[in-house]
Amino acid sequence: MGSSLLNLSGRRLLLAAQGSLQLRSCGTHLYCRNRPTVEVQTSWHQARMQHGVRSATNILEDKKDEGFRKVNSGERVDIGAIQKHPDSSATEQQSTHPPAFEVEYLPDLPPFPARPALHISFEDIATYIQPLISHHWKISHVSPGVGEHEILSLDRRYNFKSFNDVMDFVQRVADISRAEKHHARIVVEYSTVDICLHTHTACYRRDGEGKAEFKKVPGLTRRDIRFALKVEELHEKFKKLGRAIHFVLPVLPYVQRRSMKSVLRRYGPNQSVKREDVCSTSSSNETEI
Ligand SMILES: C[C@H](O)[C@H](O)[C@H]1CNC2=NC(N)=NC(=O)C2=N1
Repeated sequence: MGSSLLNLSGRRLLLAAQGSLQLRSCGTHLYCRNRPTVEVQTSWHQARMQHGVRSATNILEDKKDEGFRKVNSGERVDIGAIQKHPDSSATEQQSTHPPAFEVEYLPDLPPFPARPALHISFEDIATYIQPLISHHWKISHVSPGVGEHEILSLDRRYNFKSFNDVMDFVQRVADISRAEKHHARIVVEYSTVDICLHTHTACYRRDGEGKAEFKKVPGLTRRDIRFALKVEELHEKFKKLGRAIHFVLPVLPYVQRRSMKSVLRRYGPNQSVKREDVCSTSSSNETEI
């Protein structure tokens, strides 16, 4: 990834396009209003198990990269919008981790994409992916591939009070699948659910000799974004009912930064798809749950 992707103008574009970005600082941690963060200090081993991160070395290597660092350090964020968390002193003393950040509001659902669904654009990263990453979604690799053939996924782990809560949640995720005609990889354990999203039938549009040609390459599309946003909404309902547990792992900032780095490398300006190619809508089969 060229550093130009994350230079000032690139970062400004990301943040500006994301109108709703509002960060609040609690010293080394940022939290969002109306959404208090419960910090659970786990071991590196536990954190790696929970996030599926391969090695601590990989995470630490990411310190060298940009990703969210500019945002976290406040260089690109309106300082006036950042306030100290009242309990920050205790947290600051304990934590040696750089700050995570949470965007307060998630964007509205994008329109239902026409088929074939096209890969996300650079603007989609600012509008949807970055807020989702700030809400604990991460970017993983289905396949390392090369260039266009690198297959990314959008993943999140949810924690619940009991197995019954997990199964009720999964049932509602299945309802989302029916409504969206889109299917996530769902991994269930006793009190956790992993949701992993990518579009098997994602396409690139190429305008060759007067007519559009579509090249099928699995990857991230607005179908995945819609699905993730709907699952977030569902999770909010479970949280309000006291059925879900909100964990924030100490490694979250590294995971966020690495996710941003991965998605920018794959879908940054050099890879971008024209806006009109990703905005086509279909009025059919759009069912809200
Ligand atoms: C015809 C049907 O809608 C398609 O096969 C859908 C079904 N669910 C899907 N789910 C996912 N994750 N990716 C797809 O490409 C996909 N395609």
